[in-house]
Amino acid sequence: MSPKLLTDVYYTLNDGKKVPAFGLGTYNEDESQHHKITQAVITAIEEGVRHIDTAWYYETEPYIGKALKDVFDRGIVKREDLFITTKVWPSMHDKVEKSLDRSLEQLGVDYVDLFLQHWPLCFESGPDGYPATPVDDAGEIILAEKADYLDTYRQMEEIYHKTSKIKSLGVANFPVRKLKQLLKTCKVKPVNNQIECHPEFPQTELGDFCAENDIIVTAYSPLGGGGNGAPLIKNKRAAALTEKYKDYNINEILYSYHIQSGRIVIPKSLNPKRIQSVKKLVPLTKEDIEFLESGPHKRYTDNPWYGHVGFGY
Ligand SMILES: NC(=O)C1=CN([C@@H]2O[C@H](COP(=O)(O)OP(=O)(O)OC[C@H]3O[C@@H](n4cnc5c(N)ncnc54)[C@H](OP(=O)(O)O)[C@@H]3O)[C@@H](O)[C@H]2O)C=CC1
Ligand SMILES: O=C1O[C@H](CO)[C@@H](O)[C@@H]1O
Repeated sequence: MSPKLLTDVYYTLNDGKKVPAFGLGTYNEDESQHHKITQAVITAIEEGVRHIDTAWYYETEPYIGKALKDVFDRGIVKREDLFITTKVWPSMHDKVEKSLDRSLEQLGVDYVDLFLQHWPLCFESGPDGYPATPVDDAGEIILAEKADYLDTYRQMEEIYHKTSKIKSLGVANFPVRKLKQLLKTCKVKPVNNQIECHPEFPQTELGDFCAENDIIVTAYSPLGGGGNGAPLIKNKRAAALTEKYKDYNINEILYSYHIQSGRIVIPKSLNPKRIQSVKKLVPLTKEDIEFLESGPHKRYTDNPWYGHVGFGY
């Protein structure tokens, strides 16, 4: 029997919609590489990936839009076969529909499957949301002091109710305390919380809270982040499991770790050969997962606004 593929797995969200467990991330801080995203998305879709993750902030949506036009024109997939996620950035906290409309226009689609609040924060920026990360002379992020991050979600709910531009609503980078506040006030329960997660930062407490509340976790930066040199690729425990599971590569081990734990995972790759080589779902056991998580833990991604989120609650 041929092995199960990463792309075979789908979950049901708390609003009844289906989501593919394996997606392609598209954040790349090096703008000169953005043109490669078109081919990466085309290759991923040709290989059976049906979930694409992007954001207003990434500036990669036009390149994804080109790829979508190509695969639709060639009849590889139809719009309804894909699950597309985008996000509203804190500098667009009071212009949520404008943010979504730019995303839709650049992607060349009428709706997104999942619209996420990117951070539980509001930044003070210009009318078009730029600078996206406003900082003062000391390099400190400038928050919109009078704004409330819960209002951003309220605007998302309004668009969800009044238009057909969004299928499901969710959040990203929400710690337990912020989720609790949101769950008290929201009318539409988030289906998803997208967070940094990998064996060196398993986020067990936050994951348990999400599970208790029927909120699926998406693991971002599953290799610790491209900008950090994908440190998980050197993880000794994951390497040891490639000895046990000889027909599988380390990427497959590290992505199956999430899917076998009930999470969505959205690794980024701009390399078509790599995309083609990462296919199989590894039949990891509970013991393998505990083994992977048994090393020292650390968060890899860091941003000037992290201190304002209240991680750790
Ligand atoms: N909601 C949020 O705040 C955030 C969301 N995200 C989302 O998650 C996605 C994934 O996270 P991201 O931070 O991009 O990084 P990942 O942890 O997915 O790492 C991606 C990098 O790993 C490299 N890589 C993959 N396999 C190997 C290998 N075998 N050997 C060496 N290098 C390898 C890739 O290179 P190559 O291109 O050559 O394959 C790429 O540069 C993002 O693109 C974005 O969509 C990310 C951060 C924050
Ligand atoms: O999605 C995102 O990607 C970058 C890199 O970590 C981060 O700033 C943002 O939340």
